[in-house]
Amino acid sequence: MRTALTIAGSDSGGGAGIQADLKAFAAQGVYGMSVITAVTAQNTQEVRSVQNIDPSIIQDQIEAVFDDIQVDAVKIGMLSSPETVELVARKLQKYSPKNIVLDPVMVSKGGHHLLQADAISALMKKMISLATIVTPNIPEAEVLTGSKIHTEEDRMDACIAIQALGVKSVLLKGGHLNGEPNDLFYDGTDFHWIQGERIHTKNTHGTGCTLSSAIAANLAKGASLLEAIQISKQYITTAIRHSLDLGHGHGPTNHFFELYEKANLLVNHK
Ligand SMILES: Nc1ncnc2c1ncn2[C@@H]1O[C@H](COP(=O)(O)OP(=O)(O)OP(=O)(O)O)[C@@H](O)[C@H]1O
Ligand SMILES: Cc1ncc(CO)c(N)n1
Repeated sequence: MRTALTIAGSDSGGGAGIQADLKAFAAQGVYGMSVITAVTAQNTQEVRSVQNIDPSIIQDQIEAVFDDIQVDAVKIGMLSSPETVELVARKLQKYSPKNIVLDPVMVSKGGHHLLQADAISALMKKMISLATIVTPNIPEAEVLTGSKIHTEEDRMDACIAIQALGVKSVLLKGGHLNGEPNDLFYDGTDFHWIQGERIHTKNTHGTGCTLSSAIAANLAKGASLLEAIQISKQYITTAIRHSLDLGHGHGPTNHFFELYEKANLLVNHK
């Protein structure tokens, strides 16, 4: 059995963070494990409060997993504080897992900061260079590069600038731009456009978490980076198409659409 570990924050509403990651791992047929960095009181509408987990317990969680269980891929999400960024970076250097997918989570859909401003430079200096792939959305890429992104050329320039921070490859997600949600993959040499199809639904809570976890799961299963991205892009598109009308805000994606189809529970968004 292949395994994946998520190092991320908990979302009480179940749509993003650790909860989305574990569902995505399970749906991809990979055994999921978790290290919780922060607990958010969150639903489909808002993040109400956040409590960071004490670094000593984050350290214990990481060591408990790596000292005992083979980890085929790591996905990193919400890191919250500079102390947590530095600790996780130190531990990843020590255990050096083969595949590290870094989703540089910064701000929730409702505008709540999930990474403190003083943690951004630690993320750029200590964490990014350890990753196999970093998966920023457009606003995150703008923070990482210090430049606004409008055109396709801007997107290519952003990938090159982020890769120059020391990461092997970059997936710049296009969900926040108008038009089709095409993502841009830069493998350090070549660019690949990963074509998307916009689904018209408000239920997009946790799309970034789901995509990065699916990539980690497929790397754990032995796929190449490009294959893992292509499989995961199809998966997130279908998960958004069959997303769930739960709560009053941005509902969650549907990780288990195949099971739901068998049970006649599928909802279709166009
Ligand atoms: N309405 C949509 N229809 C189809 N695909 C979408 C849609 N919105 C986003 N995507 C795709 O979902 C994936 C996640 O992208 P997005 O840019 O939304 O990430 P994100 O902002 O990090 O997500 P979040 O912070 O909500 O978890 C990308 O592949 C993007 O192209
Ligand atoms: C815990 C957590 N991680 C990531 C995101 C970004 O979607 C979120 N809203 N909550």
